[in-house]
Formats: sequence, C-alpha cells, structure tokens
Amino acid sequence: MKKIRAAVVGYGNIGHYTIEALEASPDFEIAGVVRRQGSQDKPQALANYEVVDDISKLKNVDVAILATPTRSCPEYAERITSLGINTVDSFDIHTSILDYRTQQMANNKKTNTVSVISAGWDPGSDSIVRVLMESLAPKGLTYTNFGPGMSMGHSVCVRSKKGVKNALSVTIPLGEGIHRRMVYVELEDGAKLEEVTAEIKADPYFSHDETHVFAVASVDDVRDMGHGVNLVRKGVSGKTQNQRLEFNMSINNPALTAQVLVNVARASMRLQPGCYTMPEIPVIDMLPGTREEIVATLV
Ligand SMILES: NC(=O)C1=CN([C@@H]2O[C@H](COP(=O)(O)OP(=O)(O)OC[C@H]3O[C@@H](n4cnc5c(N)ncnc54)[C@H](OP(=O)(O)O)[C@@H]3O)[C@@H](O)[C@H]2O)C=CC1
Ligand SMILES: N[C@@H](CCCC(=O)C(=O)O)C(=O)O
Repeated sequence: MKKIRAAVVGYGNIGHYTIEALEASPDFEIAGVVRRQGSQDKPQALANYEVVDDISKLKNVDVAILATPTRSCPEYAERITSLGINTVDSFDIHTSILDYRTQQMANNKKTNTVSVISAGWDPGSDSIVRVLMESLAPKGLTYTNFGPGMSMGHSVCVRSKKGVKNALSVTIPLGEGIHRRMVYVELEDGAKLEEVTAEIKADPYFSHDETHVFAVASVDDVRDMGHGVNLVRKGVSGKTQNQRLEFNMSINNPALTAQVLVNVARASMRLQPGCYTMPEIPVIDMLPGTREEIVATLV
C-alpha cells in the first residue's frame, strides 16, 4: 500500500514528538522537516531526513503537519495549501477557531485541498468528547477542568513576549472549568518583571484568568510536560434527569498532541476539499486499516 508522505513544519516540542509518532505509524513516510534555519545545525534525531527552509523544496508531500506556534498557523496553512498540499494543525485560540475555519475553507476550496485545524487534545479530542456528551444528555452543563499541567500554547505565548528568554505556564484547575495560570519566566538581561507581567496579563491567552508571573533562574529546571483533563457533564437525556458523564486523561502533552496530529493527517487523505475541525470528521478515519477491519474489531 502506498504510504502517506508527511512533512513536519517546525521542530519544537510538538515537532519532535510528531517525528516519533510518524516513525511509529505503519502507513506514513516522512517527506522531510521544514525549519526556519533549514539544515543548519541539523539535530542528530533528524540525520535520516531532509531538512529544508521551504516546503516547496520537498518532493511529493501529501500533507504538512504544522507544529508551529498557534498564531502562525493560519499563515502557514494558507501558503502550504496554495501549493496543493493538505495541512493539519493544533491551533488553540478557541474564540478564533470559527473565523480561521471560514477563512481557510475558502483557501481549501480554491486549491482543492483539505485542512484539519484545531486538532490536538483541547481543542481536538476533547471537542469530540464535548459534542458526544452533549448528544447523550442534550440539556445540562459541561465543565472542562485542565491539569495541573503545562499548557504548551500559553508557554509559547509567553516565550513570544519581549524580554522573555524561556517560559513555562502551568494551568491549575479551580473547579467548574475555572483555571489559575502560574507562569515561570526566565528573563533576558535588563528585562523588568513588572513590564513582562503586564504584557502577559493583557494577552487574550491570559486576560480572562487569574494569572501569577514569577521570575526563575532556569525554566528547564522547573519544566514538566505532563498535563491532563477531567471533562464532566451532568444533564438530561430525553426527559430523564441526573445523567452523569465523565472523561479523564493524564498525559505527556506534546506526545499526545503529536499523535492526534498524525491521526488527522491520515484522515485528511479521505476527506473532500475543505476545512474541518475534529468533531466534523469521522473518528474511524483516524485509525490506519480498513473500515471493515475496524468495524469488525472495535464497533
Ligand atoms: N490543541 C491542542 O491541544 C494543543 C495545541 N498546541 C499548540 O502547539 C503549538 C506549538 O507548541 P510547541 O511545540 O510547544 O512550541 P515550540 O515553541 O516548542 O515549537 C514551535 C516551533 O515552530 C517553529 N516556528 C515557526 N515560526 C515560528 C515563530 N514565529 N516563532 C517561534 N517558532 C516558530 C520553530 O521551529 P524551527 O526553529 O524548527 O523553525 C519552533 O521550534 C502551541 O502554540 C500550541 O498552541 C500544543 C499542545 C496542545
Ligand atoms: N491547548 C493546550 C492543551 C489544553 C490545555 C489547556 O488549554 C490549558 O492548560 O489551558 C496546550 O497548548 O497545551
């Protein structure tokens, strides 16, 4: 069977684990890695792969897995789909997903390509669970409680701020879907903690939550990439009250996100041109193998 040729764009945390997830997937081959610096200082882990500074330098790419900062995903998705290549990403600014989908949908229709956006675990697999839970108990309340654990999106956001050398943002669950943000920053020489704190608190990633910022000598010394979620719904099925549904997971954040990205990259090969979020695509297409095999064993 012909393997799906995937390129990985960006080699940070998610990029690193995406290479591992692709290596572990029988139906994929790695077309190459796209880095801003190209092949300069190529890491040992990429020794067997082509590393380039532009995806157009790679041959026969079916799908590009965007492992870049969330805020850069729309630009990469537009440019890469203009080359006729599918894209998948884990864009995680919940309030902007619909706008991004609308905009990228037009690009996909024009270029006959597929993009799966906002596909990690939240947004991503949790989005599927929320939709499923709401269908099981259509009236009621759902609470998504994260952590405690490292939010990659919030950490990336803090690292993009002037004066910040490195950062870790830890999400603390306060109950009923409310969270506190504990942010640990390694500052550049001369940077002022008060100014950096004000910038962080003003960013939409943080402005709605209680946020505390601390300076540390080394972020590497305090970082742990574990995270998790407790998703609960209490509601009504038909006219019957008191239905309680719960989903829990405790994970290595980048490893799980990377696995989901590979799964939706696979699914993208079976979809009609357009832009999709995870609840819009058949879950069965996220697995390798034929539908018949999966129906016979997992349904
Ligand atoms: N939906 C979800 O559930 C989840 C989503 N995410 C999302 O994944 C994103 C990536 O996280 P993570 O891998 O930890 O991030 P990193 O900062 O570790 O890696 C991002 C990589 O993207 C490349 N890059 C391209 N453009 C830029 C730029 N303008 N600034 C900095 N880097 C750039 C760099 O690679 P290079 O130097 O090789 O070019 C960089 O290493 C997060 O922004 C987060 O929102 C993460 C976890 C879960
Ligand atoms: N998008 C998150 C994954 C979900 C957890 C979360 O949103 C949080 O900790 O705030 C991430 O980037 O790690």
